[in-house]
Amino acid sequence: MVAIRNEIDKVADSPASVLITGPSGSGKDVAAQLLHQKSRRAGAPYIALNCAAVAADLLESEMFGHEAGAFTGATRARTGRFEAAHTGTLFLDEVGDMPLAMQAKLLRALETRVVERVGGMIPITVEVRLISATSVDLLAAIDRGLFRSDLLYRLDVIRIEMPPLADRPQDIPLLVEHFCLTAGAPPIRFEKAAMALLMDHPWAGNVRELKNFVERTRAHHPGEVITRDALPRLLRPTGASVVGGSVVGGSATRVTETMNDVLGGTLPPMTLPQLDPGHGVDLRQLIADLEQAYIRAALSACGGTIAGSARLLGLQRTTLIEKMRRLHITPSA
Ligand SMILES: Nc1ncnc2c1ncn2[C@@H]1O[C@H](COP(=O)(O)OP(=O)(O)OP(=O)(O)O)[C@@H](O)[C@H]1O
Repeated sequence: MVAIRNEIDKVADSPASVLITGPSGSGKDVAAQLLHQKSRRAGAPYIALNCAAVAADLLESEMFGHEAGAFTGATRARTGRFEAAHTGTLFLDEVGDMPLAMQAKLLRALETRVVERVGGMIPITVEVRLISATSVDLLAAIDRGLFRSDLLYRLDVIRIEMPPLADRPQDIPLLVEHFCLTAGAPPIRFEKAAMALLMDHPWAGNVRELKNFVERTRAHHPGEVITRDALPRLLRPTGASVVGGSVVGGSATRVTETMNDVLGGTLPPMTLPQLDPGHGVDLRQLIADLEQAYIRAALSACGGTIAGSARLLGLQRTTLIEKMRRLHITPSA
């Protein structure tokens, strides 16, 4: 993190676009905010937009705004994120999830520094510093025809790479100490041997998983010193993801056999963690993993066709496409 902070100090004031890469939970959002705070733009707006969280047909109006009556439901005119970020920083998270049509519009806006609201005729000049982030490999996305190479060159003028937490174990004690002391349940402390074990853990969900782990431990053991012996109960062997991993905890319930009976044996091994007072579950992650496993299985069972898979899953085609975009699933995968 020291190397990354130094890099951020060096480039904070440059007007050039920055692309932050790294796996989910590695701190891309944190790095983007730091870039803004350290820049001369710190007093100007910092506007963030998660491209994966907005439905494809609403993305244009989110980015560029719309005039009243531009489409059904647009009762009032609305400022887009580009305009809102004028003189400041616009952070586009999960930029790899942007549909191709929108990528063309973003490229034009970056080249001309002019935007037009949906349904509007008046060109609006904007001056923003663009930071984008991705957890997917954009070169691979270009190869698959899902991302424009000309846009990548525009976005990737300065690159900041956030390494997975497992590649920088020396950061773990500092992060743990930070999360032990921030607001919440009474602070805890990890004895030396326990910290050594934490430094060896794979942390598949990166800093986000470490933060959740410390918060969970504080909730269960407020004010205590955590020993190495207490960790196996608190740590999840496969990190944030249970799909494709092994059994979570000793008393997990196997569910994939039943799913495979239904879907013809296409699901990866998956288990449901046991819920007990000493061991919580990350419900949102669990549901996302389940959703992903079923979508992949349905696509595989239907030879990659969206319509067939949507039918099998009882979803609208557009809903399935939206979910696939959010979960980074391609039909061939
Ligand atoms: N260096 C750090 N110091 C303190 N907290 C951190 C640090 N890095 C990450 N975090 C915390 O970890 C969590 C995940 O970080 P962040 O949202 O920046 O990751 P991300 O790479 O943007 O994830 P995603 O790709 O899923 O959006 C956040 O709660 C953030 O506050």
